[in-house]
Amino acid sequence: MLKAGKPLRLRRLSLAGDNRYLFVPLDHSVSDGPLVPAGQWDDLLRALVDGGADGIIVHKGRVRALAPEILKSCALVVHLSASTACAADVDAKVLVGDVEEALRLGADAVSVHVNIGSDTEGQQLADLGAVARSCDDWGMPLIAMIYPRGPRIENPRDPALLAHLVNVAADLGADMVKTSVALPLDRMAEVVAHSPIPVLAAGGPPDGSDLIEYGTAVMASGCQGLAVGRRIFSAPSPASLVAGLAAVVHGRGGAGSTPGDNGQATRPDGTTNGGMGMTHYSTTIVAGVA
Ligand SMILES: O=C(CO)COP(=O)(O)O
Repeated sequence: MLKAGKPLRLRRLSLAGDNRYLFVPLDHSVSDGPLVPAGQWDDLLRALVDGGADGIIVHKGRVRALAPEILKSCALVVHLSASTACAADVDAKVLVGDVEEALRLGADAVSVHVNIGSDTEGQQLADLGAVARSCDDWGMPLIAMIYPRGPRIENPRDPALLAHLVNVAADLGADMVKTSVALPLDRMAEVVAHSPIPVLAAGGPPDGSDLIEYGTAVMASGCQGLAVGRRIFSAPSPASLVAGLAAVVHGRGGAGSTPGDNGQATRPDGTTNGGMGMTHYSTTIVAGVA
């Protein structure tokens, strides 16, 4: 009976119901430091939701600070892994929560981070397997964030290596996988072709270039979504950027499809946000271990 929960929750992760996803990870507050001053979280969230993000990804404690009315049309993913930039080994992710806690918090999905090639890869794989088991017990979708990171990785953009990683995620029970993009970008199609589960591209363009053009190329490679944090929450107008990316992800536009510079965005239900202005969210995070 409970297992019916998984397809229901999976459906909620894609606002348009097209099995495509624009997630905004906000877990950097654990890994790297504050995204924005505490008093600006509501405004940031409102911008992401009004822009049309399908979901946000946060740690469990942060959920208590989120206003339910702001999150009304945006899925909640609770991230269960952590490490900080201060650690001796920043790639050593540990579990800091479990599926039952996430359920109590109202999560639509959970995510677990695994760094393949790190010194603690074995423990992280064990954690992913255990969380996958619990997710199946509770009908909770599982997103694996799996990256090639650590002393044994020569080329973290190698398509063959990334194809291996997405299979690790699928074989250990994840419902979708978020990983780095292959380079050159057109070789991401090889990674997607080898994945039995939806692939989401993690982060913005590796060379810092135009986000909308990058998103268009990533979606053209067959990825089913994007998970972009820093480039969105540190942008002058996150709502505008999210709206442009949402159009790309959900096939309503492409490069150059960004809305006007007032940030006006069309929500999945056809209403608009009325424009979010040019709110600037100051952040100190430009690179990190999220
Ligand atoms: O997937 C991500 C963090 O979980 C990506 O974050 P950034 O876009 O900030 O690199």
